[in-house]
Amino acid sequence: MAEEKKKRKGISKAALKKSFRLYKYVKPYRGEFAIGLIFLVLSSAANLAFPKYLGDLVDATKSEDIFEKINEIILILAIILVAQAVVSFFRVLLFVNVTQKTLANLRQETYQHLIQLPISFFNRKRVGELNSRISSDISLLQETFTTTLAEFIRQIIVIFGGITILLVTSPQLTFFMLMVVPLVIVLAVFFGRFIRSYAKKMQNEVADSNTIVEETLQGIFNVKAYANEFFEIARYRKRTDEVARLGMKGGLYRGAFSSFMVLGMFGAMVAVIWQGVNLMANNELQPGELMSFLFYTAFIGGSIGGLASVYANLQKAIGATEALMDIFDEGKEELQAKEDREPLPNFKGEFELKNLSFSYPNRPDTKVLNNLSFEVKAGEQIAVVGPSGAGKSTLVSMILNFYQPESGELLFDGRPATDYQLSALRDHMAVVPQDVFLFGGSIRENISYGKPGASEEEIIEAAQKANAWSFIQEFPEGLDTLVGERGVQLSGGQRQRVAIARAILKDPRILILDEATSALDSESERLVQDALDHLMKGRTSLVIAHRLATVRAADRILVMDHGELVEMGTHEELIQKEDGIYQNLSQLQFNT
Ligand SMILES: Nc1ncnc2c1ncn2[C@@H]1O[C@H](COP(=O)(O)OP(=O)(O)OP(=O)(O)O)[C@@H](O)[C@H]1O
Repeated sequence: MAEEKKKRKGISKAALKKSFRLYKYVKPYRGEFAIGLIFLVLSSAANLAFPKYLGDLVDATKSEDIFEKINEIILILAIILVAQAVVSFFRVLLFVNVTQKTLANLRQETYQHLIQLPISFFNRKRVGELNSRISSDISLLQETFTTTLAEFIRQIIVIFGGITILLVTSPQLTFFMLMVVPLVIVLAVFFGRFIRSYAKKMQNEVADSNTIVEETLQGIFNVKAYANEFFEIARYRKRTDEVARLGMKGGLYRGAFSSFMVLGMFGAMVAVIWQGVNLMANNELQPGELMSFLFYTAFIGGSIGGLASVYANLQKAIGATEALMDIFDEGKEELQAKEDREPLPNFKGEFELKNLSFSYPNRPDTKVLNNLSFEVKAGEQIAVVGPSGAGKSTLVSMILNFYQPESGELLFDGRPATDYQLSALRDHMAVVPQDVFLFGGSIRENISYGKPGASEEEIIEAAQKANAWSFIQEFPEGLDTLVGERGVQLSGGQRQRVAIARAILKDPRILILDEATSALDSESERLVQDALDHLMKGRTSLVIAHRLATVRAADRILVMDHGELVEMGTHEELIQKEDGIYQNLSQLQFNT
């Protein structure tokens, strides 16, 4: 909404300044762009030459060597025509080439920047909005570069060039024309806009009335159960009556608009012709000159009228550029490409939190993690339990270095997390989340996401260890089975086992699991649990635990509440603690 408003407010200086940053992407192709611009100027100038020669053609009938003169002018017109055709072709070609290369650059850089932004950025923005940055905003720029900008320049040339030629032909008539024609056109543009806004109001009203139909038919069960049919009929009648009222009022304005067009436009034309004919009668103007004058007037009028929509398009494009540039102003995470990562062959997978506190940037007053201190040894299996909102998922995010602690420290193998390259560190971690996200491709692609370029054998072995191989084999297409968008074509348990196979393939030192709470049937639960046990073996693991089995088997249990670590110990130790949170939780959850 705020953005919409910004777009409508016109072109601000700051927005314009931001838009000039786009030049960086055009710069490599500025030579081609400049030639395109020259061609554009040439073709617009050629356009302007037309009425003049047409007028000359008419006036040639009065000269003595009439046929020679006519042939000469026709030849010039033909040359202009051919030249314009050639120039226009190359102008379009050059502009399209420059635009495509520039936009590819811009798309790549936007995506590159976007995907490297920290999680905190994605918390603030909606995915749909970001998507539209890359798709519709950049497409808008495409239209601007190829069409709108050229239109704009052409219109400016036609308006100023045309007026200059007219001034040379007849200053008197030009002044008269300039007093009448632009005024009528500007009025027509505003009137047209007003009518469009009216049509929009009507559309909204129609949409509202359609919503009533849609909602009540979808919720027909409720409508009938509450005996509200007549209430809905009245509601719908009111809306549709309003549509009709608005429509009729709009019709009135539209009728007035066509009368205005007839009177205004043709009236202006007639007035100019009247003045012109008067001048002609006084022998101050030739008939051909009057004709070309009228042509120029039509050209200029058309260009002034067209400027409004070009301006609106430019405004939109500047808004889109501004929004894009805002993304570039966001600080990236410091990530490293595969080949630049420092290998950590002896990474053990120990980690330690020292008095770590954290608040989300959008809620700085709420401490989500409060003074957390604990150490996890290599290969240890830690279960984290606690009531909803205790900060368990936030803890996981901290370990993955998605956020920076507000105070305190996070150490890996005794060294501060900031000592490591972020990508190298994350290379040694894997997460199996509660809501497994699968990409829309095949099972193979989804598993090998854990290790891009993994061999067939490695993928199969990982699938076997994850208890996924048997169901994969049952699909006619095996590993190449497509999982559907977000993996909808697989069951919950199957999705989880694919995610486990992915983690196995990654072979991380630190494993983070968010156990699924959604009820899997006992057979899949056993298969998933079995796969998880396999995965955890020999690795440091931190499990947000919901299952009794996990909690019992863990080497240590951390109990969190309100961002604090309130209890820590084995199941046996904690269960003894009278009135302890763990004791309560386990009584509630596990009926022990
Ligand atoms: N991105 C965020 N921005 C702001 N606050 C957040 C964000 N994510 C979580 N919180 C808040 O932080 C607190 C801890 O949330 P967290 O998700 O870590 O809890 P949890 O223990 O994992 O809960 P659950 O068991 O329900 O998943 C909650 O009060 C939550 O509202």
